[in-house]
Amino acid sequence: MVFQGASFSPQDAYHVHFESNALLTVDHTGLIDRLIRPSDADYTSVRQAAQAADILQILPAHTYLLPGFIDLHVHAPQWPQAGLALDRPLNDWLNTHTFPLEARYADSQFAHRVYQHLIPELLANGTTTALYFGTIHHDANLELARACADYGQRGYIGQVVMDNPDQTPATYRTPSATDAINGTEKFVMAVQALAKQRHAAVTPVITPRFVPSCTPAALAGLGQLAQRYDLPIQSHCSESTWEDQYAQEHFHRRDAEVLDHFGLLTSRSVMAHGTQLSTSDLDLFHQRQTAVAHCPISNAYFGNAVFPVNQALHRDVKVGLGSDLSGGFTPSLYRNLQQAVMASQMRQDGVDAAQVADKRGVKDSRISATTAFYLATKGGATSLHLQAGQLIPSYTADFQIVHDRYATLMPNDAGSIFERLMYHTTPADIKAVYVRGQRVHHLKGDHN
Ligand SMILES: Nc1nc2[nH]cnc2c(=O)[nH]1
Repeated sequence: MVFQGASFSPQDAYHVHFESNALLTVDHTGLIDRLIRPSDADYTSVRQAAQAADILQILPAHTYLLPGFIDLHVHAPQWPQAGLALDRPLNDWLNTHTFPLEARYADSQFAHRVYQHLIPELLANGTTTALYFGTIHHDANLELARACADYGQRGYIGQVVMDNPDQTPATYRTPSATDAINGTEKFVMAVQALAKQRHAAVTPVITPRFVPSCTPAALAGLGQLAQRYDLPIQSHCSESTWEDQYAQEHFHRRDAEVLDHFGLLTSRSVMAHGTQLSTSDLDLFHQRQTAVAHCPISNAYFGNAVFPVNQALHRDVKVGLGSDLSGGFTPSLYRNLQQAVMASQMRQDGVDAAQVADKRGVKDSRISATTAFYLATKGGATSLHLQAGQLIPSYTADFQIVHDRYATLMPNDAGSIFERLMYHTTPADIKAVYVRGQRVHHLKGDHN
């Protein structure tokens, strides 16, 4: 396949690259082969050959090729309650709404129905890769992995461990630490077998829910499993002051230090939220090469604070973007990147919790749409060690083709188009989505 048209691709956290009419060639393995500019000697011949072979796709006017988005934090089973009960504090929301909903995934037919609905919805929003929390149930989690395989999304999938009887209801609890470790190992094997069988981009992830819901034995065992199988790890870290207090009261350490103590902060770990991370925590994340999944919409509800994106990036901490369905109400990373920019500006002007006393803001907190775009693409890819998130040779051909709905009314320099796409794109503007060079979504009724 050869794509011809305009594109935007992140260079780093502060620069985006624009091409006005390049050819992007994709090889038979689904990797980007070449990016050929009109000034290159073989531009015309490659274009003609692609046209003759009927593999040239010319982007229509006012549409743009972007890397697919990478959502670093999705609670797949919470999809049926997206947008509900967000006026409750985290602990109350978990116990009253979320755990009872997640308990229903003991029924794998229910899981099938939800996951077959969620995955196409995420693809329609431009999300080509997602890092998922499942539930405690093996069969339901396999339904999630199968749904990723069915629809062609790249999925990282974790069987949730929550075995602490003090913090979990009897109706929704991993029975014991031994069960947590054996069950996780069994799930790892099953997902790896599915990946082989279906040639699917699905990867198992070690998933202690968060420190309060796990016993020390489970945390230790999961750290060892991750090391033995060289697996990615995900959890929540310092999402709220309540979570931080829990770590101090029970372990006499900071939340990040507890996770580190059990071998859960590695270069393959992605920790959600981090709104309360201290500078020493950020330095620990940097040392361990652990990533943060920034979930700005959810943080407005449950973190009650703003994660300091610039401060983390300046300390060389890996950061990507997460929707945190359903702590965040929307499957769209566009809406999350908008919120990332908005929240960063609130922090600049002094509503950050740590600064309220003297009403001073935090200098250099403001981020731009360029940085937010980086988080949703290259930042997420770096966090997962994926060659994705940029339109450059040897990277995976995970794309979205988006339409600029206001092109005829507003300025049309590259910078303006880029910002407009970031702020105004909805699923109705996402014409097509590709993973590994295969089309996995196209807008119904759209003939382009
Ligand atoms: N936002 C959020 N935080 C959590 N902490 C532990 N579980 C959860 C969850 O499901 N959502």
